[in-house]
Amino acid sequence: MNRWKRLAPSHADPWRPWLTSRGSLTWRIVERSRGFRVEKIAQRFRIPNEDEYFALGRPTHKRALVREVILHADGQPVVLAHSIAARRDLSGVWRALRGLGNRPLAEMLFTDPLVKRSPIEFSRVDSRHPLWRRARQVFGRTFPALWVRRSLFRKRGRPLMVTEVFLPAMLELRPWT
Ligand SMILES: C=C(O[C@@H]1C=C(C(=O)O)C=C[C@H]1O)C(=O)O
Repeated sequence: MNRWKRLAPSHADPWRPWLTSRGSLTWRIVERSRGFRVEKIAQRFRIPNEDEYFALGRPTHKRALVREVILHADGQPVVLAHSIAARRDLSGVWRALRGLGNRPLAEMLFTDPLVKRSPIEFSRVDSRHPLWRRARQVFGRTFPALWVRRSLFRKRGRPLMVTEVFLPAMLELRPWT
């Protein structure tokens, strides 16, 4: 399984501004594109990926709510996002997840002063990682190694883990000036 690091790519790398932006990725993409859209492709209870349940502090056999969306910009998919939360929190602090649908998770996370974000971790994934394989399945195509980032959002101590797979078309968006 790929390793997660706190170290982002070098300053020269074109992915760096996107990967390291601490604010809402949604709002960043909206600022640099036209026709932004969130497409929810799954929201169901699943056993988390091997490198998730530990970070979420959960036992391996417990299913968690897995929300997967595609962020589209300028008519292209630019992010495959994969978020997980414990079932018990869906009637608690993360209950707004249940009816979120195609609205961006950012609405719940970046407008609530009670939500705190952990430092972002980075990795580059290939066919050995389940999220790279999920991208191949969703888009019906293969990919080079993809940059992925993840962080934990906590509200009253309860975690919601958000992982974002950055797709090649992201580099076609208006670059950072
Ligand atoms: C956390 C954010 O929300 C985005 C939207 C998501 C969703 O709607 O499921 C998931 C991850 C992000 O790409 C963000 O905008 O930074």
